[in-house]
Amino acid sequence: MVRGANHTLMAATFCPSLPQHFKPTPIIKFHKSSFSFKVFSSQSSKDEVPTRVGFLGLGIMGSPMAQNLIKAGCDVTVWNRTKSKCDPLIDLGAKYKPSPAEVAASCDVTFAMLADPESAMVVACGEDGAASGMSPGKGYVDVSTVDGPTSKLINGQITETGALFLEAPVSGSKKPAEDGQLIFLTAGDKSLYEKVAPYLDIMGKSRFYLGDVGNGAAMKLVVNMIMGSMMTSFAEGLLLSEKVGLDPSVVVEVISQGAISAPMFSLKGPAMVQSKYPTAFPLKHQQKDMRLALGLAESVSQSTPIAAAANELYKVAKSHGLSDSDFSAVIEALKVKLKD
Ligand SMILES: NC(=O)C1=CN([C@@H]2O[C@H](COP(=O)(O)OP(=O)(O)OC[C@H]3O[C@@H](n4cnc5c(N)ncnc54)[C@H](OP(=O)(O)O)[C@@H]3O)[C@@H](O)[C@H]2O)C=CC1
Ligand SMILES: O=CC(=O)O
Repeated sequence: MVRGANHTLMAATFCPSLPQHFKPTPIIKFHKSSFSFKVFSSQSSKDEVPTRVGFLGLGIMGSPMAQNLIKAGCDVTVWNRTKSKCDPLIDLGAKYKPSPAEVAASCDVTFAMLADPESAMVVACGEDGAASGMSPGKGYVDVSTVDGPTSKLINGQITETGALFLEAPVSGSKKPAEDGQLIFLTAGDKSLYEKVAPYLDIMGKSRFYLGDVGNGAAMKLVVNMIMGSMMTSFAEGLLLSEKVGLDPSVVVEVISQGAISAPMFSLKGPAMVQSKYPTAFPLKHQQKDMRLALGLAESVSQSTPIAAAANELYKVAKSHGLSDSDFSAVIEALKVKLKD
C-alpha cells in the first residue's frame, strides 16, 4: 500500500507554472505510518501531456482545494450548484462549465467535493451529471464523505461509461485544505490513483490506497465517528469543569500537555470556552458522518453505543439551528439539556 514516486515532479509537468514550493527538492518525506509518502526526485517526465482537471462542488473544502490546483498552474474547470462560488476561482484563472456533464466532457480527470450521499449521487449520476460526460480514458475522483454503498453506486455508473473511478475522501478540515495538508483515503481503480497522485499531492500531505471501492469511505467514517465522539466527550468535560468551579480554559491547557492531547482540542477549545464556533466543519456534516458510521457498524453487527449517544447530541444541536455552525457547537446541546 506504500505509494509515491516523482509525483511532485509529475505535478510540475501537468501544472507548468507550479510554484516554487511545489517544485522538486531533494527531500524525502515519509509519512509516519509508512503507508504513504512523497518522494521528490530529479527524474524527467517532459513527455507527459497536460491534464485538464475538473472540480465539482466549491464549498468550504472544494474551494480551497480547487484553488490550490489553480495556484499550482493546473488547467482547472469548475462547476458549483450556486454559480457565484465559482467566480473567485474564475478570477484566479479557472474555466467554467454550466453542468457537471460538461465539466466531465471537457476534462481528463474530474474531482467532486459534495455535501453528502444525496448530492454526490445527483452530481455524479443525475440529469446532466458527470457520468453523462464520461467516456473511456477519463477519470472521476469523488472526494466527498459518503457511505460505501453510495460510492459503489457512483462507481457503477461511472465505470459503465468506460471511465475510471476512485473514491478519495479526505481527513483534515478547512485550514488543512487551504494549506494543501489533507490526508486522502483512496480506494478504487489503481491506475487512476497513480494518475491523480500528483494532484492529491498538491492538495494533501499524504495519501493511502486502501483497495476496493468502499474501503476509503469506511476508513473516513471510522475516523470521523471517533472524532465526533471525542468532541462530545470534550464538550461534556468543559461544561462539567465550569459547573464545579474550574476554569475551562485551564482544562484545555491541562489536556494539551497530557496523554489525551489532540490538535482538535487545542484548536477548538479556546473558542468553545467563549461559546464561539466559527465554521470549519459544519455540524450537519459531522452528524451525517455519525449517521453513516452507525449504518456501517450496523451492517457488520458492531456495537457502537458511544457513537450512538454522540449522534443523538448532534441531532439535538441541529434541532436548535446549529447545522451550519462548526461541529464544536454541539456543546450548546448540552447547555440546553442542563437548563431543562
Ligand atoms: N469542512 C470540513 O472540515 C470537511 C468536510 N468534509 C466533507 O467534505 C464534503 C464537503 O464539505 P464542505 O465543503 O465542508 O461542505 P459545504 O457545505 O461547504 O459544501 C457542500 C458542497 O456541496 C454542494 N451541494 C450540496 N447539495 C447539493 C446538491 N443537491 N446538488 C449539487 N451540489 C450540492 C454545495 O453547493 P452549493 O454551494 O450550491 O450549496 C457545496 O458545493 C462533505 O462530505 C464533508 O463531510 C471532509 C473533511 C473535512
Ligand atoms: O471530516 C472532517 C475532518 O476534519 O476531517
